[in-house]
Amino acid sequence: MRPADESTAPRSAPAGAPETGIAAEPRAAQGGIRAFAARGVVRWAGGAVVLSVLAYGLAAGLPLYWVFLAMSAVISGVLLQSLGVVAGQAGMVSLCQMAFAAIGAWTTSQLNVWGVPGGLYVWLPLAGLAAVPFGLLIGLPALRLRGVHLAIITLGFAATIDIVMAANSFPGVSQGIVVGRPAGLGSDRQYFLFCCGVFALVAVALALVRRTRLGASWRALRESERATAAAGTSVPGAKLSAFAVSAFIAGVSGALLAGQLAMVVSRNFDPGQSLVAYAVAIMAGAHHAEGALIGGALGVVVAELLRRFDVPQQWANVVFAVGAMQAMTQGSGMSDGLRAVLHRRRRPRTAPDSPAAAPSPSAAPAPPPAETRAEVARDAPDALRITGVSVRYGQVVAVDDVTLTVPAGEVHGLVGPNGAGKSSLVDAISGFVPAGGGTVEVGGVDVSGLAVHRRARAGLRRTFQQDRVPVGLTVREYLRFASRRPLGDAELADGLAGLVAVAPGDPIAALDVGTRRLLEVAGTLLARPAVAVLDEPAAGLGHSESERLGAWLRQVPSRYGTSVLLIEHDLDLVRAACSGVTVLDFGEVIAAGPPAEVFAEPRVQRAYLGEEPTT
Ligand SMILES: Nc1ncnc2c1ncn2[C@@H]1O[C@H](COP(=O)(O)OP(=O)(O)OP(=O)(O)O)[C@@H](O)[C@H]1O
Repeated sequence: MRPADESTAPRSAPAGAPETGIAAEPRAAQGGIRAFAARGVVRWAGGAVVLSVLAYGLAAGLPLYWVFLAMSAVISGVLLQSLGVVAGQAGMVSLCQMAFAAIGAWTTSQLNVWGVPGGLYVWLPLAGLAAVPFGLLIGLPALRLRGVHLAIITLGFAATIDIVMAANSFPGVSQGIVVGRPAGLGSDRQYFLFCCGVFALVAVALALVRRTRLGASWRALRESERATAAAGTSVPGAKLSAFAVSAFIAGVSGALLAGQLAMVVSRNFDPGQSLVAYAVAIMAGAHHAEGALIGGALGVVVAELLRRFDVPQQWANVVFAVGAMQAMTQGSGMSDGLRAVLHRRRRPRTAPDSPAAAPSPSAAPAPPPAETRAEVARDAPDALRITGVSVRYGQVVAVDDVTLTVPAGEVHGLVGPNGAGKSSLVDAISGFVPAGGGTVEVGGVDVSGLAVHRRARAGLRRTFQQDRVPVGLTVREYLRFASRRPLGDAELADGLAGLVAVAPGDPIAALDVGTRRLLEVAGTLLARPAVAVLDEPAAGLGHSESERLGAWLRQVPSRYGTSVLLIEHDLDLVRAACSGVTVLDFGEVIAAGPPAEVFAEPRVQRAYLGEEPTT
């Protein structure tokens, strides 16, 4: 869940800051992060008390029939939380959650028949664990497949499990052995409270995971696999972990169902229900706990209403399908809408969480003296050395035997007309397209054979021309994710200062594209890589903002210890920021050296500027 201390309310740029978000003036940090965290704990505690009272009230006050229905809603809520992970957070299609639940229920029935001690308290986690290998199995095709192809695979798995379960009845069913509940959970009222406790436990665990790098990687995955890998995260690892966690939770929900019904049969886990659950999860926004609960409640209430009015139950599926389509069109489920409304009401018009500001001189890491930097640059191996790299797309030679060096401590420009091969070269060195020969060295270490995320971890980070910043994160979550380390408040503020005027609690979804691109630069540099390849960071900026960015980029090597390869069309920015520049044309290097000399070369003027030299 989104931490309660974070704002989701869009905020207009603060006075004095340009609209694109590049920070014009340093602003005093107000140190509101701790206060927000404290408020978050209070909200959590308050929410827990209110929900506990509500659950006890329902258990004590509702007629037994409604307690049974409420129990079904909560168990469905647990299942929907499993979908909230794999579909809601990680953005993958899974139409086999009921199959995972069936495996959990089957395991529970078997443990019951065997009389394994500990009862449901022990069987529940074991049921979840039993579903995990199947989750990983289904995660494997997800490494290559997406969208409709993944939907078919997961639905096929659900059908297979259904056939297997139907052919082999659940353990104990033929002998009439019912799943026993431990002492204290015998009545439905007690079992309802137990289900509420399990739901809450899952919700809290997921909320905690959400604050970790793993949780951020799921949400980054949803936005862009390329950007996730470029931030040093293993995409297969993120996908498999999402499926494994999701299968565990679904398995637990199956175990709860076995405890509720006492005897389960394959009909309880019909593959069609997986489809309905997916639609409900999307409609309700099951990536938030309250969304999962709303979805579970809706499933029960709609079915009950249809039953009372003698309407066929299938109409419920139509309602959920329409709701899911609506949520997909809007890009948000009911829980997102609810949260947006609550945050709008709670948040004062003048936000207390100030945009991250320039650090006070004492907070900023002091740049090393100029002489020391010069020595570092002389003695250290080159930050980036590209030797003889080529890229071909069929017959098209996009990059032809390019050799380029970014010395340590330098901001180096890479320019060239459209189609010159700049992006192809960046894709090749960062590992996104196979390089046809050549080597890429980072800080003297050959990274040519490494996967994208390993190159990133080895110190080669990049940004993208297209907006690929995950909109499901806040600024703070994103910067921590991108930097791959737990940033302190001061460092977080320092990373934003002078570059982008946003507050750590701002949701990225509320930022404009230009601001997101600068945020991506901030996140990349906060990782303090050996070299950062920045792909047109000034796109969309006005002239004065671009000038400020140039001055800011010039300080990057001393401030972060990071050298920069800057790909830009804005030659003024290149002149302002770079001490060296390489020009590409038709995939070949046609000039390299100090910007003033390179831009004066007739060949560059002809090729890049489309002009004949004037002298
Ligand atoms: N996936 C692809 N398949 C085939 N050809 C491609 C592909 N991607 C790029 N090209 C071609 O490779 C050449 C280099 O393209 P690239 O995008 O690397 O140039 P660029 O310098 O980055 O251009 P721009 O400044 O417009 O981004 C172009 O001729 C382009 O048409």
